[in-house]
Amino acid sequence: MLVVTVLLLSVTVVPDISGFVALAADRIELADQVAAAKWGTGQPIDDPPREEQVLASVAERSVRLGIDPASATAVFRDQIEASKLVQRALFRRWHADPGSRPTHRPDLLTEVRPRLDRITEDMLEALKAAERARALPSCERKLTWAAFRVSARRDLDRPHRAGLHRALGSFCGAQLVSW
Ligand SMILES: C=C(O[C@@H]1C=C(C(=O)O)C=C[C@H]1O)C(=O)O
Repeated sequence: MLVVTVLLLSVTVVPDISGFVALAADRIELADQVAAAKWGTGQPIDDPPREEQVLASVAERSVRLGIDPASATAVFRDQIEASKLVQRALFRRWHADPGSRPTHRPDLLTEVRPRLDRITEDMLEALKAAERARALPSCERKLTWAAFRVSARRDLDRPHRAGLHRALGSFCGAQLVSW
């Protein structure tokens, strides 16, 4: 019975929603590299000018893609807050446990942010593909299930699950049920 239920739920996950969730998880996992790039440099986790740049580019690309810029901007504000949530959690962990600190410092400007920018482009395409699914009453249920599946498949730990949860907050235009 459980197997049948799981199979039925899997086929009802709209690929557009799970595609977006997978990209949100990629962005959440990339927060580790962002944090490693900043750790020990004195560079703060919050970078408001960069955030404005990301959001301005999202608004501009949304118009070109024909999706609502206000809604896309809200979704990306979530991505930014989620990334900072994970970075702060990692900094706390690294302060408390020196053995867990990163051994390599990637370059934020030339390595990490270009990867974030590529994910942003893919996420906007995924948002466009998910436009109809986002407006349906089933959106939250499917989103919750997709998030649960990607968290399990990637074995995300608590801070990353919390980050993913934060990242999906306004995807359906309503509060996401906790999982
Ligand atoms: C990811 C970064 O950290 C924060 C989060 C940002 C984001 O998610 O796009 C942008 C700027 C920072 O406030 C970064 O500095 O690039």
